[in-house]
Amino acid sequence: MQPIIDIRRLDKTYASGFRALKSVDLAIRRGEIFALLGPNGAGKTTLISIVCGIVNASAGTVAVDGHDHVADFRAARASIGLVPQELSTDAFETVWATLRFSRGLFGKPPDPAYLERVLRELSLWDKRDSRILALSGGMKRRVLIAKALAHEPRILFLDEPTAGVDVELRHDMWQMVRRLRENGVTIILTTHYIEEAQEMADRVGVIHRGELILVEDKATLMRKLGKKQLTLQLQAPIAEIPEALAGLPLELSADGGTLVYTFDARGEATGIAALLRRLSEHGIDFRDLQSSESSLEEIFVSLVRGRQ
Ligand SMILES: Nc1ncnc2c1ncn2[C@@H]1O[C@H](COP(=O)(O)OP(=O)(O)OP(=O)(O)O)[C@@H](O)[C@H]1O
Repeated sequence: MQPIIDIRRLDKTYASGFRALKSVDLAIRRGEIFALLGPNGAGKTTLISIVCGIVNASAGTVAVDGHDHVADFRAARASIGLVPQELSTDAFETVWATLRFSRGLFGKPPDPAYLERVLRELSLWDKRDSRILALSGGMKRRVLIAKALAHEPRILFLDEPTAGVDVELRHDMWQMVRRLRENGVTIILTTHYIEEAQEMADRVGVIHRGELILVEDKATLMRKLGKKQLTLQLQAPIAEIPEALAGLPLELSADGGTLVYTFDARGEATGIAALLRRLSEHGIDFRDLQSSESSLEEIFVSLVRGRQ
């Protein structure tokens, strides 16, 4: 199937001479939730801004639902809703007027029933006649989303959707994003919160210093790069790991009471059976054991660190 967004060899050098994107290739699949991860200044906002026509690319092409984002700008842009990081305009307008205006900008005929649905979904219906400046920070965020959805886009970009919002609003937003996806909207979000990507995304892209260093299904990524750990609470503390076991990926806690064995989650053989056998041969018994898996956060940190 044709990707809904097809980015080829996209390059951006700002007037300052800074090269913010380096030949980025990325195909976004129809209907997916794609999380773009990257440290501060990695190029996430630059990438989104180019796709949305706010910033000009230095080289490369972007097709949005088959429309070139420069030659066929209006059609490309009409498919996109953008939720920016900050609310910049319309503070004196009411919520309702803002939505109607946004919809009109894209040449869509008025549809009060649709706008009402959007506002109700975002728990903003009661606030429809309030001026935006009179709303709380969380409500302003919801208005940004409502505004981005006013023209019924098929693609929604969320730039750091939950930066600085409370836990409740964050979970509301996640729920809303899932509902949008169920309705066939493709969602691309940038985030610093790896928890968010882990919770929401179907696929994850990692951008670092303007380069897309990885794009992968979340599940595959976690399987490929995830490490597992087996923690053994020993019956009796030991002073050190026996010489004969020194070659194994084992770590002993400072108090000598816990052994941690790290193994590759993708490996066919974990080596656990052999480990337990050898421990027993050396008279090391344990009273309890737990296993844990590395989070996307650990995977991300190790990926980016490997590139420094
Ligand atoms: N108008 C500009 N002129 C010059 N350099 C810029 C401009 N806009 C962004 N940059 C630089 O490009 C790089 C990427 O910025 P960008 O905003 O895309 O990063 P980001 O990944 O969105 O970061 P953050 O997570 O902090 O929002 C940064 O080094 C930034 O300083």
